[in-house]
Amino acid sequence: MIMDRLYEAAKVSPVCVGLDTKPGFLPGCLAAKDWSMGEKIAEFNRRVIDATADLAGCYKVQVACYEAMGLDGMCAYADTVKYVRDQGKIVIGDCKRGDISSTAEQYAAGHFTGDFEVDILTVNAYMGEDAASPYYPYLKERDKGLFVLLHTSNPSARDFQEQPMAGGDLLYEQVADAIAAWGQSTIGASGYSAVGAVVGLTYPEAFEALQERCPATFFLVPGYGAQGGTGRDIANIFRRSRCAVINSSRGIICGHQGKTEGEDFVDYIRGKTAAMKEDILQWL
Ligand SMILES: O=c1ccn([C@@H]2O[C@H](COP(=O)(O)O)[C@@H](O)[C@H]2O)c(=O)[nH]1
Repeated sequence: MIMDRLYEAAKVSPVCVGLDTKPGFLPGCLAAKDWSMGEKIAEFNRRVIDATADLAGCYKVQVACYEAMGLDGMCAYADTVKYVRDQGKIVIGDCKRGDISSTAEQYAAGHFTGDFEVDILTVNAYMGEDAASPYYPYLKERDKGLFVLLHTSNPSARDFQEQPMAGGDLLYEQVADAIAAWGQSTIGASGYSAVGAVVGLTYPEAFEALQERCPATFFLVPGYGAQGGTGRDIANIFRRSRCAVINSSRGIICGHQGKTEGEDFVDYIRGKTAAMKEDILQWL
């Protein structure tokens, strides 16, 4: 089961390297190539993956960065997610798709089969369960997983997600209970279900409470590094259970900026990945 694999990978390294690769992040040695921008970005990503595979628990690829470049960018996205899987590593497609079920069926087919196939997809289910249920058949039939948006890392997360509901719970707490219920029939040997949740490291108290409330939910946790999250913020949580992978994108893949434009750019990116792993594990 995919969350069992991710749990085992995360015990070795909870670091999720975020491949939010934008043209401005390329070092001079790649930017100068006589290739399309998508080809340069795909090559950057392959080199980052090669340089970090032994330090990373998984990779997350942010589709927006590739969609913004049109067809060339989506070729780079397809190349990148395939390359991660070919290395035997787990890839999360960060697409945050959510729509009525007939449309969500198409998103599910588009991201769990074919050119853009990933292992786990981020999904926005604030429309309700029928925005998530079209993905369910793939969880068992193709060993796929979901990370459903729960308490996001952005400052405005409180605007709606923390609204009180009748009965006293906040909205995201009710969503947490729903996510736990949706995953109930897919709990694997690790004790975690194939339906995970996204919780920002920028709200560590909410995360601690959610860990207790949803013991069978595995978490994707953005917000480390560029958004201010640190290893210390995850320490209490990881002392209780290794229930998450922690994503950093700009904090890792921009590691070479201001240091080098040369082929050694990957050394800086590897260094950032190693430092993040150490920063998280030092508290355990
Ligand atoms: O609540 C959320 C959900 C997703 N993200 C995504 O994670 C990365 C964070 O990038 P950094 O450069 O490490 O800040 C990015 O792809 C976001 O879209 C999130 O930040 N918060």
